[in-house]
Amino acid sequence: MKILNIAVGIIRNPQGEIFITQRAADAHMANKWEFPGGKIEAGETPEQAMIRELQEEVGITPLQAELFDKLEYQFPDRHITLWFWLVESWEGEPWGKEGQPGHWVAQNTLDADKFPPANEPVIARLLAG
Ligand SMILES: Nc1nc2c([nH]c(=O)n2[C@@H]2O[C@H](COP(=O)(O)OP(=O)(O)OP(=O)(O)O)[C@@H](O)[C@H]2O)c(=O)[nH]1
Ligand SMILES: [Mg+2]
Repeated sequence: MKILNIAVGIIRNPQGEIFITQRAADAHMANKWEFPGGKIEAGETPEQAMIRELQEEVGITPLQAELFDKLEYQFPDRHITLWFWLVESWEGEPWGKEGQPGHWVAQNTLDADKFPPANEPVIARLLAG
């Protein structure tokens, strides 16, 4: 059983849109849309990992972030702990820096079916306001 600790960023602009990216066809949760992020490495805090991952994956540097939610999820082959950071202030403009598709989507039109199942409670909270 793999145990993973993951930090992701919910990047929200002043228009109430969120920047999401699409996972690769050969990755876990292939083709699902996601909040950019990844594994917390040894010696990193969850916030530091989120900042590094957003620099690597979407080319922005968060300037401020607040913890939005922390969830545990059991997949058949892995247990993951997900830290979701709300990022509303950053340097740069997000784009799919690793070649992955990425776009802005209005917060109130997020579709939980397009995300990994672990994200369901967070998508529900974002839809609720
Ligand atoms: N980034 C991200 N991962 C998520 C989300 N929801 C979710 O269940 N996951 C899962 O959390 C894990 C994140 O791993 P990742 O593939 O992004 O990790 P990483 O960027 O460090 O990549 P790597 O595999 O190249 O080391 C995957 O198992 C993925 O399916 C989400 O919203 N964003
Ligand atoms: Mg990743």
